[in-house]
Amino acid sequence: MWALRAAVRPGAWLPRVVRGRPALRAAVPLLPCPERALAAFRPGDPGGLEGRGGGGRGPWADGRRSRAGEEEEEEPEDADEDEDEDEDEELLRRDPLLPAGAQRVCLVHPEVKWGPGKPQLTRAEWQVAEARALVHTLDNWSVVETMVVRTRTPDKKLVFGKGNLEQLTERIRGSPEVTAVFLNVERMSAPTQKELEAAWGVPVFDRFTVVLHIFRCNARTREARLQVALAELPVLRSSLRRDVARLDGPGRGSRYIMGSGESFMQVQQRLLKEKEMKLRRALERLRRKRQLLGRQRRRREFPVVSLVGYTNCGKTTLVKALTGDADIQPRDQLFATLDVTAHAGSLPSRMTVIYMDTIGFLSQLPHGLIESFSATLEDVAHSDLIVHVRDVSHPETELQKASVLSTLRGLRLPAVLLDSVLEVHNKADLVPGYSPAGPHVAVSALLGHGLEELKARLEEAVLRATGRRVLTLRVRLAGPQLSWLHEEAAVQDVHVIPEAGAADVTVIMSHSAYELSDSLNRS
Ligand SMILES: Nc1nc2c(ncn2[C@@H]2O[C@H](COP(=O)(O)OP(=O)(O)OP(=O)(O)O)[C@@H](O)[C@H]2O)c(=O)[nH]1
Ligand SMILES: [Mg+2]
Repeated sequence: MWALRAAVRPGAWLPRVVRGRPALRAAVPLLPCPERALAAFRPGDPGGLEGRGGGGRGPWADGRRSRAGEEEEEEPEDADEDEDEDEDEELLRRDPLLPAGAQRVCLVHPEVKWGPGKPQLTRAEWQVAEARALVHTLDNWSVVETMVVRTRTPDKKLVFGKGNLEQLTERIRGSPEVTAVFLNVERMSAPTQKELEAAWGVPVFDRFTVVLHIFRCNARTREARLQVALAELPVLRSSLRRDVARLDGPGRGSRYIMGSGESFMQVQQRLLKEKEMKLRRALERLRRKRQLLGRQRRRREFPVVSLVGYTNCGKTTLVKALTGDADIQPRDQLFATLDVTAHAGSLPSRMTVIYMDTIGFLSQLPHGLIESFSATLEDVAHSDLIVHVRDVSHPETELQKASVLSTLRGLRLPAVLLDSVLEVHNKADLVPGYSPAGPHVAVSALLGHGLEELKARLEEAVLRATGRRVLTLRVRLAGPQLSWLHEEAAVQDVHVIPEAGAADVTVIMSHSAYELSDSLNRS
């Protein structure tokens, strides 16, 4: 929250024009993921899979959690799987994306004032605040300058018109404390990056690269890491084009690798294509496994409730509050959760449900990333109920809501699931006297306020969505009903009444079991 609410300094302007394009100020080493994130990748490091809300293959007992779909079966790790993992490790070896060490960033936001490029939904202030939050998510990175610069030509090679670009260049060059520029566009082409870096003398990054780096650091499971690697391919393709342009130089023509008949560019492109195929195959293998296990889970009939929402709205904190899982550790960070994880909890009737904690949404999340992670979000499509968690203390909570709803619509979820979304207004403790308009539930996941009402609403919604009923039936102890109920329904409670030779049995029953019991009673 701290970062998203950061004040936005108004755009700054410069009077003079600077000419000439000296080289980058200094060669910059590239940034590995922070130690704490890397720890999660080390094989055999139990801490790696435990912390921060999931990714773990922890025991599936109380307070249990597990990678989505992997909760029921303890599968033996066979030799094929070991081989797959070795191949995956090979695929996951890659260069850092961002410079290492502390960076003082100049945030440049192109504000599109008119024309088709103008964003429909968001305001420049919010976009800038969000970009700042992204920068602050990186260890030791800070924003030292913010410039909102108008442009009518955001799609042109140099993004800004001549005059504004010259003013920007002068401002950046005149600020020796600036070590990098974050250009707040979704994606910058290789030639644009090359020219801007030459003009400004510091490395320049776009939103895609920054988000990707955060994803890389936070991806814990094999699937999430493979998905990030797949999303990274456009970056590799761009840097390949840049490297080849540098190698070839004007008029030098393509270089052919000895005797192969392929140019350097063609060889590299082929290798990238092969890498893409391997990544897709590896993901497909994991997906098939997840689908299989998902089917097993559905057969066992635990209702599944998926929590979705804007990044940092409190999804993981709410899962922790609903399940009492002490091992979940939410963090004040964008994209802290990258894996869909499953956690068991119980509702007032003692019905067990599985809560799915999911990856947060962001407005203008780069396309490649959504695509790469859409397989993970399949779990959401297979849930019985979607809970939309909102941070009602956020100044742009309405825009966040619109952004989440539009992403959900893009996931092509079943209409019945979309129509029954339960909206939960979280962080109500930060808005004194908050009371939600409409049928929504207000909670503070952090302080545990409003959870009883939420659980009651969840139960109602789950029962409706799954056609289940909670019933208390009196059965004779001598008869076959009690064992029939144990077979056909989820028995929650048995209260024996010895003097009547009977028991009051509370059960959760599916619609079909109820119909069957009814017809048995009548016959
Ligand atoms: N004051 C207050 N803070 C909260 C509440 N719920 C969550 N937070 C804080 O908000 C921050 C983000 O919480 P998370 O649960 O990690 O949010 P998330 O939606 O899972 O975030 P991502 O996984 O990054 O998308 C943490 O610092 C939480 O302590 C709440 O009800 N009140
Ligand atoms: Mg989370």
